[in-house]
Amino acid sequence: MKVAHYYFNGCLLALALAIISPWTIISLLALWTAIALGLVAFAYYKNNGMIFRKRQGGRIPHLVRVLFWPFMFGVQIYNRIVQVRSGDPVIQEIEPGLYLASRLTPMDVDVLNHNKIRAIFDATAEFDSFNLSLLGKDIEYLNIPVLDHSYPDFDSLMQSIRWIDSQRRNGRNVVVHCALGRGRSVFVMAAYLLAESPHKSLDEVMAQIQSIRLHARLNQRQYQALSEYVKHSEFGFAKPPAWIIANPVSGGGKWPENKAQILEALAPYYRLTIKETTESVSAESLAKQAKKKQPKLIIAAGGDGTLNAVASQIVGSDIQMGILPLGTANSLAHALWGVKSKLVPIPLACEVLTQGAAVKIDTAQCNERLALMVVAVGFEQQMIEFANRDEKNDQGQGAYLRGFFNAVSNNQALSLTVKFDGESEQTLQTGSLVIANAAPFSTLLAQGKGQPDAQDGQLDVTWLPSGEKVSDQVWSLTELLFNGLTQRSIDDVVEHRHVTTIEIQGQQGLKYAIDGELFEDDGLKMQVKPNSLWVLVPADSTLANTQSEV
Ligand SMILES: Nc1ncnc2c1ncn2[C@@H]1O[C@H](COP(=O)(O)OP(=O)(O)OP(=O)(O)O)[C@@H](O)[C@H]1O
Repeated sequence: MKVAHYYFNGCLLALALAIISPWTIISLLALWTAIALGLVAFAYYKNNGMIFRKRQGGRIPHLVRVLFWPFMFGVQIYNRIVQVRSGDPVIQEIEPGLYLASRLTPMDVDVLNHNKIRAIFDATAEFDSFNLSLLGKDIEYLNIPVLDHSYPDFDSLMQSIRWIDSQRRNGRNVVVHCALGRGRSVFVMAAYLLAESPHKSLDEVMAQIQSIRLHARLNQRQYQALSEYVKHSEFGFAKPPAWIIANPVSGGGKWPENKAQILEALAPYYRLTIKETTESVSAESLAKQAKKKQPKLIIAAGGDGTLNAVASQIVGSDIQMGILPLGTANSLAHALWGVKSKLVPIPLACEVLTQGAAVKIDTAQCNERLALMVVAVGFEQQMIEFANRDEKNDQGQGAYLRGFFNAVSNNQALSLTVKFDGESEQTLQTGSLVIANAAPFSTLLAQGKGQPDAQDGQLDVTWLPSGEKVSDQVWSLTELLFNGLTQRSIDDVVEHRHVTTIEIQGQQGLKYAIDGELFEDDGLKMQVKPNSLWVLVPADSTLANTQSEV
């Protein structure tokens, strides 16, 4: 509005001059100027850059150019003086393949070609573009006419940043320019960088731009407008759809407690569909529903039981599984992401979901059910049986710890008929047998050869030969602790095998646990499914060597 006043005052002055001048030629020139400035004042008042009728090819019609000549002449002189005094180069690279520039002329063709710039975004309303054919045929151009000191409306801005994004996705280097490369183009550039990295603040992207283009800045109105635009739910590039399937009772109610924080972190990146399990609506059925919509990502929010249920529906597909570790133990996140998942589970999960890497891991099939981590017979199963929902709500992970000590002190021996791969059957007397695809070091009973590798195409079978005394078991557990912590094996009491299939029969049926959920059958048959599930892991994780970006 301030600018509209300046131009309006200029219009009045020119009009006064036209009236009082004794020379006709001066009067006519002043009247011409007054009309041009009056129209420009009106354009600023309406914030409408279309007044110059700039066409999509970047040319302004001849008649319009004649009408506005006094204004355009004045602006060109002003810009020339400012540019020479500032010493800013015409074109500067803000990030690889993305440039900010002042008005481009035929003199810049060499620099454009040298930098392989094949897409030009023009934010000016008042200038013609130079003859683009000088750059050859393969050149893309978009003009969003914005008045100097002003900013585009929200829809035009979205069109601008999506155009820039699609040019870059098609491998084109892009230059964004206005008259001086200081205001309007900076506005569009900052919006683009914010859409590209939604975790950054406006001040951060401005600092990034200003570290290269010293005189780049947004005036107060531009700054406020962009700050508001960024909060708009439609701001950004087309977001991929993602589902969250959340168990509201996992971990004693961590989902309802942290839901707002999680959604705030994820909403800038995904179009989220959120479903919560109930006693009668399982995570499996919700994941089945989600799978039909073919989202890029399904996020399982809950304990390992919920993760398993979601994975069971998408295993073998291209859908990626995201993990929000909101359960009591959260062993899968611990196994795949490391101990940091225990310290800051929710911030880390949000980081992985937005900036992590997708990797394929092995899974296993156990009696037609999916096993992501561990199938356990003996101590581990008894521990899980002890740690029921009420115990977990009361004591959190303490419930598992108490269950574990109960199981070890009971020291109940099992007689199991076991068949490893295609070998003949053998009978094992054991207090604990664990078949692990993946497990953190804290799943002690799975550490026969250190931490199992979720990408090796094999299952780690670890069992403790039954001892008469509890102290025998304590010795075995110490050995496992050593293996888990050092990633070595002292091969003393504990037995270990790498297999791809295993069959087990109990004497009177078999109680077992899959990923923390209890089952009972006559026996079990388990087979590894190599590389069968996409999961998101931290971008710097060792699992992410063969990564594809989120
Ligand atoms: N709304 C609900 N009310 C009660 N139980 C539910 C509900 N939704 C899911 N469940 C049950 O929760 C169990 C899965 O819990 P999950 O493993 O996700 O969490 P957890 O037990 O707290 O964590 P952990 O496995 O780490 O101990 C399933 O047995 C499922 O039937």
